[in-house]
Amino acid sequence: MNKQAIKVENLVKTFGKGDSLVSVIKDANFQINKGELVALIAPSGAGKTTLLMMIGCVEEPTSGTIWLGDEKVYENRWLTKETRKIRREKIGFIFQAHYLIPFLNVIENVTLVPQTNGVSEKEAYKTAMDLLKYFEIEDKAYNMPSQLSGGQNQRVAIARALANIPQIILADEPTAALDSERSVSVVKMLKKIALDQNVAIIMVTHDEAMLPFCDRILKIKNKQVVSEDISKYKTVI
Ligand SMILES: Nc1ncnc2c1ncn2[C@@H]1O[C@H](COP(=O)(O)OP(=O)(O)OP(=O)(O)O)[C@@H](O)[C@H]1O
Repeated sequence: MNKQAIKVENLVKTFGKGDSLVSVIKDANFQINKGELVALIAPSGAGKTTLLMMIGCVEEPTSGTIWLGDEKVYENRWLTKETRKIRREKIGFIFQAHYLIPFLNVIENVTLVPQTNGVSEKEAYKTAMDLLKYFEIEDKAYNMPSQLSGGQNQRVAIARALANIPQIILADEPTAALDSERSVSVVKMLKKIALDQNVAIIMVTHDEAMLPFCDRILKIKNKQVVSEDISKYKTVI
């Protein structure tokens, strides 16, 4: 079985034109395999979210090639009109804020997208309950997000990202709103998910304390994506 979850070749992204042209990514080349938790680091404004959103088929690149699993989805243009379908089927998103729908309870939030994708209510609820058990928040299934702590809501948001059984999870600063103990618990959870479910996870983070828990670090430097030596961070665990 092919282990490749994400492959990017000669990826370029610029915004604007002429005098207002902003070059963000010049020539990115990397691969991420199933089961890997990869940190993406760089200073503010270097292009982390832009890179994540290109992989997530949200932001259109300027040129280059992107594979998601075995499927080439972009080669100087989207290779399908249905980028939304690719996103729905292959990718789970986790953001800094949990973005749960405040007027739906926890299990309704987790089952919403699978049901939109045609999964039966019964099956969606069973998968959601299994995920809530996995994250040890099944007792909150019928509570509203406002009745949960920040860390509990982030676990619900991760359960929601997994409810579709994605091949890839794109997490944009998922621990930024959490204290250090809860952050470590979330990042350890992401590592366990990557291994248990053979999912590739890219996690944007500004927090060096999260890096030792990752398998690899990618860094945006001079508009290129380069590997950062993880061993110097491993010693601080
Ligand atoms: N729609 C847009 N139009 C023009 N420029 C944009 C647009 N979106 C992002 N940019 C620019 O692209 C660059 C990268 O932005 P991006 O949000 O990807 O950075 P980041 O590394 O995620 O930053 P941060 O850590 O602050 O969230 C910035 O210079 C930003 O101003």
